[in-house]
Amino acid sequence: MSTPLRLGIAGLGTVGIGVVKIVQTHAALLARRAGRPVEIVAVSANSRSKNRGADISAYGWEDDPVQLARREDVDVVVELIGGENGVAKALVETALKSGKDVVTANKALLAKHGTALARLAEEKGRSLRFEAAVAGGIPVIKALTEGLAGNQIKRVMGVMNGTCNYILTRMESAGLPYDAVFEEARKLGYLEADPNLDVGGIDAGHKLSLLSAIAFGTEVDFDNVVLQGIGSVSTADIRLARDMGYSIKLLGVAQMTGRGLEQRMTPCLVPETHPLGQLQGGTNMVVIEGDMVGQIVLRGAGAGEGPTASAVMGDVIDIARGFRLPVFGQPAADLVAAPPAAVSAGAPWYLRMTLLDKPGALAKIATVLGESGISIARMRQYSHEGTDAPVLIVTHKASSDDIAHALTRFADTGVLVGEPVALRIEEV
Ligand SMILES: NC(=O)C1=CN([C@@H]2O[C@H](COP(=O)(O)OP(=O)(O)OC[C@H]3O[C@@H](n4cnc5c(N)ncnc54)[C@H](OP(=O)(O)O)[C@@H]3O)[C@@H](O)[C@H]2O)C=CC1
Ligand SMILES: N[C@@H](CCO)C(=O)O
Repeated sequence: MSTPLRLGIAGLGTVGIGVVKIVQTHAALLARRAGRPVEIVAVSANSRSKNRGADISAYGWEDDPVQLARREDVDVVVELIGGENGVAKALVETALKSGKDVVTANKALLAKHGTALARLAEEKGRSLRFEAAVAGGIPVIKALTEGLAGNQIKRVMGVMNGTCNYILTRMESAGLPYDAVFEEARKLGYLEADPNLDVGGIDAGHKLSLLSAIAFGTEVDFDNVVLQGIGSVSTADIRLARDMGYSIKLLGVAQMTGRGLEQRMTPCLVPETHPLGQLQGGTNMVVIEGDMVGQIVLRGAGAGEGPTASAVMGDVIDIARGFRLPVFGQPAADLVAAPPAAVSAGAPWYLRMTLLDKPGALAKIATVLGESGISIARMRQYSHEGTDAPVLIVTHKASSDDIAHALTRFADTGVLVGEPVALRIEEV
């Protein structure tokens, strides 16, 4: 009988219990695929007595999860507690320093400390695997580090927060305002303990920063991800964007440009006919563009017990097979600190505004756009009653700076009612 791979699991919540269930229900299949048995020897969580819907009585118990890293009988520490610092960080560091391999789903930890932890893992000759940290069940880390390793990656895009996609698509299908759907999402248990991690774009930004590091061979740089949440997206914009042939998504985009590394997680319009535009509910989608392969679209469950545990087990099996690769697909010592792109690449923009319905109002707006170097591609003024006219403009490609400049100057025209809305249209 070959030597079992022995796991110590820290965290028995949604993902941790999912991993326990896979190890228990698929024991024979895992042993066949890994070439050796995969066993759990010890676990840790806050409460030992909590009923978790799985029998953990056969496993050792540690009140302090960091002790898992010190146990002689643990080969791999599976960190499923979460959090960018605190016990999760202490556990991962201790495990690597103690010569254990680590599998984690913790995108917050890696977004903050990924480069340093990768260096530590590689110095110690250990694996640090994190498939579950990005887009849950979608094997996107494997796709980038292995299947697409022969490509120069041009761009990585995606919808990487299921909660935000649920909120945006539900606002569209039910015509409900953001606040009402946010409450629905809260009742359904979709939101993180700190909802701003979801709706503020932070969770998805963490994920994007990890994909960027692999795609472009750069240090993990979450601090330079441009973040804008979905709280300001209105049902009116969702409806009007659809009228122009687009869907609004919280879209992550990472690309290396002549001006530096561009990373943004912001509400964007995408064509409703593209798979990104058609993505409904809590599903995730990652789109990767390589110079040789063209565009690859990966779609699937980005969260939940089964899908996330599935990704964790993919990493565990690789370790059991003795398959090792650098944490971010190339040696951590070679990752470069890329300067952040100060201005994002040019794109068409969706501009929605309300104008006073009087002669010359639209001309003033058109003049400001022209003087800001922005060309109009399409324009629509909706029929209305009263003195306020709703106007939609789709521009040709413009830089974010030019758009910001035009928005400032709109205020001086004296014809604008309220604040205009400007959303980037991502060319996909
Ligand atoms: N849920 C999901 O769908 C996804 C989660 N992830 C990531 O996976 C990780 C785990 O998430 P999830 O399972 O949802 O989290 P949960 O909140 O469901 O579970 C967290 C677990 O950690 C335990 N825990 C918390 N603090 C400590 C501590 N100080 N010492 C020991 N145990 C502790 C908790 O114990 P107790 O149960 O006793 O309270 C609980 O079992 C996170 O990094 C998350 O971002 C990634 C992708 C998807
Ligand atoms: N809160 C995340 C799940 C964990 O990554 C989401 O809604 O996609």
